Amino acid sequence: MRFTKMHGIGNDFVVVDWRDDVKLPPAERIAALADRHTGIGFDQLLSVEPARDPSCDWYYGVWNADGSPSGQCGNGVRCVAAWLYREGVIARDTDVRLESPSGPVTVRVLAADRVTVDMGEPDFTPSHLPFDAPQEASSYMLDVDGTPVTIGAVSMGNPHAVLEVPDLGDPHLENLGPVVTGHARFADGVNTGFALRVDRKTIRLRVHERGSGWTRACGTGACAAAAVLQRRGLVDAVVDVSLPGGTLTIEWHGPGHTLWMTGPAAFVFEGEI
Ligand SMILES: N[C@H](CCC[C@H](N)C(=O)O)C(=O)O
Repeated sequence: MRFTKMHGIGNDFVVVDWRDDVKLPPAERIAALADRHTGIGFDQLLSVEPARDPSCDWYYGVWNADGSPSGQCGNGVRCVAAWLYREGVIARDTDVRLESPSGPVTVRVLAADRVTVDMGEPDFTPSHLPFDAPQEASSYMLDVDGTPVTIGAVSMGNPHAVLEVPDLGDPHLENLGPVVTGHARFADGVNTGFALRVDRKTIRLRVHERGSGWTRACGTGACAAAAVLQRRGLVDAVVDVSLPGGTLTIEWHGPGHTLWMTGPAAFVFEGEI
């Protein structure tokens, strides 16, 4: 199987070309390929496939390092767009509709290594994550081993919990991340973001990802953190989200508007396995 190793600010991917023939391996095979010692190593596997939705040009599939599927991948879709541009099948500065497992997004290649994406509208409806909550709210109390923690909850096509913290270096987060990710109120699990609001234009973020663990960056996590804090009126419509691997710019003008995410996409190497 030929593949392209890529990353979006340190969130790393293997991109496979299944335009002619979709060859989805079993989950355990994906997990074996994700292993950073005995496999290729990646946070997510991304496939490029023919679109199922006739309004879209291409489809991309998303699988985590444990082999589980995901509905969306923000850093990943920028890499898929850059991959398609390098293949010569999409043009720069042109809106292209790509189909993700959770529905269409629109990408625009700004440069060979920089892409902006309309990620759709953040969805705060708890049942759409799914998240067990009686009604939609700007924050929820989650019981974590007897300790109440405050979260925001939003879907970007995949589920996100966002916790505001005063210190991203707090050692307690190492345990809190996986506990929230596996919390029973998120029936399908959740991606857990820890956000530190620097000012109205800047958020620092770390994400413990469902199915992949702590990553250097999470594109949908950046979208989720910006959306939760904007909904609370705590940050501006345009914010820079600084993650361990780099920075993304998120633009969202509130309910009724879609959210745009802009950032880099990098090629690392080509390979065959
Ligand atoms: N790293 C991806 C998110 C993967 C989400 C996956 N962990 C899930 O199960 O939803 C991103 O840049 O958005």
